[in-house]
Amino acid sequence: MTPAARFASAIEILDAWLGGSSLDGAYRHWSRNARYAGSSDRAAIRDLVFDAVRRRRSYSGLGGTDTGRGLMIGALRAAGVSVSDVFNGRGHAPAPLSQPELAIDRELTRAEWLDVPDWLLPRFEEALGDRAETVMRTLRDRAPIHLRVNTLNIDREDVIERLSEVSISAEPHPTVETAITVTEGARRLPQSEVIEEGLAELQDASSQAVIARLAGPSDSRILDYCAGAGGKSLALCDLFDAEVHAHDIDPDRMSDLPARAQRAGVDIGYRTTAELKDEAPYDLVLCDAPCSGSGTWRRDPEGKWMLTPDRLAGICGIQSEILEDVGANVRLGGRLAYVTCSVFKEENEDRAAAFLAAHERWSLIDEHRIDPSETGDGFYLAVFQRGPRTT
Ligand SMILES: C[S@@+](CC[C@H](N)C(=O)[O-])C[C@H]1O[C@@H](n2cnc3c(N)ncnc32)[C@H](O)[C@@H]1O
Repeated sequence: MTPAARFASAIEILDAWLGGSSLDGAYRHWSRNARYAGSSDRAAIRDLVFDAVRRRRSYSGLGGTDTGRGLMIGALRAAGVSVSDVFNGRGHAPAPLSQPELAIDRELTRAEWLDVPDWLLPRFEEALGDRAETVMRTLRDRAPIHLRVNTLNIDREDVIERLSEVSISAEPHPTVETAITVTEGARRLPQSEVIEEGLAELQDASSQAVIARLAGPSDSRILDYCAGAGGKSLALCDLFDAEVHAHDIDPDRMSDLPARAQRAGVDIGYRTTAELKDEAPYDLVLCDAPCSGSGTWRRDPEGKWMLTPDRLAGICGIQSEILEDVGANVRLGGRLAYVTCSVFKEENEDRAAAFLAAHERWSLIDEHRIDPSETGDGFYLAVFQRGPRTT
């Protein structure tokens, strides 16, 4: 495909997304019908589309309309590339610019330049203060790709060596001991088989950092209360010499976990909500709560545009309910680790404060934020200890 034809395909996918399809659904639909597209075309088109969704406001502002065409015109203008070289109507290229499109020239607002909805700008600022702008800019870019080394089975350097055999460049993460940053060739990961062999898992470095921060006291029984796909359950098995149980209100979400645990050579116990009554109490309960996902919007860029004030309030309500229920599973003196991958204060510090205000026998013993950055996603961690408050 010519570069211009790739832009035409990106426009088609973006229009399907703007028309109500999910982003992945819109891409897959196009992909199924695009037999002419080779693997490098597909990768380039996917990049154009995801980049445009991350930068939807600035691109639509520069391009004049919130349409696939407007977004792609904006993308070219933002990159300082001549739009008429690409939009020239030749072959499969998009049609040339109209007079109104040529005339677009207006000042963008701060929220448009930072690619966030207006109502979220003050939320970022309230939560992050003078770091807010850096974080919003970070969320306009592609996320780094990390692996977690299963240190029970292999050393980090050996995984990097295995990756290099299939021309994947990777390096040790600068701060997280179990993490590897894939710097080139991530699309060849399936060829390396390090994942199939249980030597490594795809997992963001900040996710790994959260689990590493919990390691320390000798916990012999751990519950991953919101286990989902189970990435954190597996990391717990790697870092703790403990019996690990996984639970999720929707057990189907854990359906791939037994195979992944087997590959990694670890044992995880799967528990339903009803079974927890007999299993509790645990030394440590991890509560990786459902959240807006704002710390991971580089990977899931449509989330940024789908969140509404009502949805955010609903998510905070669910977080409070889960915190209300989960504490009963922690032994006296044990720890409850509340985690979100959101940057917003109402999902994080406000939830922790509300929990403490309502539960006088719990103390906050650690609180930690990781901002989204080039080294990983955004996370919040609050660790509560059950027992008489000491302060
Ligand atoms: C952020 S995801 C967990 C991600 C997972 N820990 C991981 O590392 O891949 C949140 C999970 O909480 C689950 N959940 C929602 N409400 C819940 C509840 N009341 N009790 C337990 N799990 C719940 C959801 O089904 C979802 O899988």
